[in-house]
Amino acid sequence: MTKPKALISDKMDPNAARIFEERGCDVDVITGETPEELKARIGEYHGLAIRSSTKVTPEILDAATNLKVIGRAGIGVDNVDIPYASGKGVVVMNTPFGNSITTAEHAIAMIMALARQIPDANVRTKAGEWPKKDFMGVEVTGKTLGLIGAGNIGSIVASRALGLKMKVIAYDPFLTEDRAVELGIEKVDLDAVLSRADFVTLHTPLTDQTRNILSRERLENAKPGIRIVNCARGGLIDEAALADLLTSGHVAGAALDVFQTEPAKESPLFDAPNFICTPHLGASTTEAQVNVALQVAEQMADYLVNGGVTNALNMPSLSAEEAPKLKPYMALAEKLGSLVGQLAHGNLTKISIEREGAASELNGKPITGAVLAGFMRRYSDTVNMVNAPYLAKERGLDVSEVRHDRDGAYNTLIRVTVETSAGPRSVAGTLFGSGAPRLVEIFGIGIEAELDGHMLYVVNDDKPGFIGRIGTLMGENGINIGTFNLGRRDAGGEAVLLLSLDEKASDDVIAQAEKVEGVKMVTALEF
Ligand SMILES: NC(=O)c1ccc[n+]([C@@H]2O[C@H](COP(=O)([O-])OP(=O)(O)OC[C@H]3O[C@@H](n4cnc5c(N)ncnc54)[C@H](O)[C@@H]3O)[C@@H](O)[C@H]2O)c1
Ligand SMILES: O=C(O)CC[C@@H](O)C(=O)O
Repeated sequence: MTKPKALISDKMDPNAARIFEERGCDVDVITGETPEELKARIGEYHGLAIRSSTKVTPEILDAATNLKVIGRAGIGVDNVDIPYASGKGVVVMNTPFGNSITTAEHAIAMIMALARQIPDANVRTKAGEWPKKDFMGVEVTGKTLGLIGAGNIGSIVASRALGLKMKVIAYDPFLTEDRAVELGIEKVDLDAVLSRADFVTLHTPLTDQTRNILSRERLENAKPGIRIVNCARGGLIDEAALADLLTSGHVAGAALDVFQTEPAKESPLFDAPNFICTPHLGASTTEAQVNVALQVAEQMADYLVNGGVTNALNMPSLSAEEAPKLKPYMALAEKLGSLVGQLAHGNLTKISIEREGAASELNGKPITGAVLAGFMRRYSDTVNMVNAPYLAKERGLDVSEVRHDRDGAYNTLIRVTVETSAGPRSVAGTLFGSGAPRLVEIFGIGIEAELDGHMLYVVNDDKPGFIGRIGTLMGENGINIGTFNLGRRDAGGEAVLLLSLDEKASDDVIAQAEKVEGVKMVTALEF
């Protein structure tokens, strides 16, 4: 088997390349390329490891014909077009915790730098001014810190600020009262943060809800003398308004690590008083960079080599331990999804995936992803487990998952049902001891068959002589039958036949089969 190949396209700790190699991947480290250069090269790679410089645009993704995974050594993935990557079936991962402490510490450093105006005092002291009278600071002890966003980084900032004897209040719509109590902070609304806090720090991602969250209006209505720190994302604050309010003195100080446009080479803020900034250094410590480099390479190699999925933003997680256990189930699930997709006709708007016995104990998300991948193949050749749920949603398919505790006839069972205009149609399968997937039921009829290669599905009347007639027809057309699987609803009633063929049956052979006495329907299947 050829080794998966990864490209590290942004400056990253060398441990990342080492881990890729140790875990069985080839790796190239090529940083600083233009988008055109990256576009020309990306087709060779299965994995792309990035920080914030590489912009993974639709153009890059269209050229990335072999790409399976993008790994962000860090948290923010605003430089990756995730919906487009999902549509292309590419997993996008980040490393959500590796640089959190470091970034929280940077926010605390910014608070202290603002409180005592350290950067300006440093510059002017070095210039020989000794400007002692110009730098009257404030204590942070007893002051109120208002967090906007209390996730990983916000919570760490809260714990450090409590250690500095600040009172901490937070606005985060997803923060529960219990978690707030656990953190020792007070959950409040955004207006309360802005009217009560002496210092405000931002720790949210940039989304449609958070963009410009500190708008001109909110800044103008904030407590006079407020100091603001942003080590999260540019775009959260109206920078022109902030510059005006620093100049008027309404905002007493602001410290930004991130800007709306980066690299920020010019900004109205650069000339504003009491403004300090750093060039997106929040994650820049040796410790954090080693953490995120190791973690991203481990996660990506795990996916490329073992199929394990950790910290993916567009796919459910699947541990390296679970991956081998789930592999045969996913093969079964994909075949059942594919079978039902090939057999059920019309506008299918509902699919349900039931798991019974041993299958009910497993992580259901990857199984559902695999069913959908098989099922959605009726609409797209490029569908896989990553993009199938997105395609399904796009098409308005209602997907339900059911886990049964009951014991059934099989040790383990997956059943897939679609709602058709003629009512529900379901197929079910199990795993044999060796892990081999087997169909055990098709549209209410018990049958045992391997779903593999070229197959023919025939619905017929259960009458003597039928099997011989079909066998003769295949023989006359020079088609070798691999397996012959039969099932019937009741003796003499409706029966089904699943043939595996050594070659694909042509339209002509299918037309001949449809004319065989007793045949009600014939469909060619491919697995
Ligand atoms: N400066 C840097 O170098 C650097 C380094 C690491 C992370 N970051 C950035 O810091 C930010 C926070 O990272 P994190 O790891 O704490 O993320 P997180 O996902 O753990 O926390 C984000 C928090 O924001 C909250 N949130 C979402 N929408 C909100 C809204 N409308 N109003 C208020 N709160 C809202 C969420 O509920 C969540 O608790 C991210 O934008 C990340 O990209 C920057
Ligand atoms: O890689 C960096 O230096 C910045 C990372 C940071 O913005 C993040 O979101 O993790």
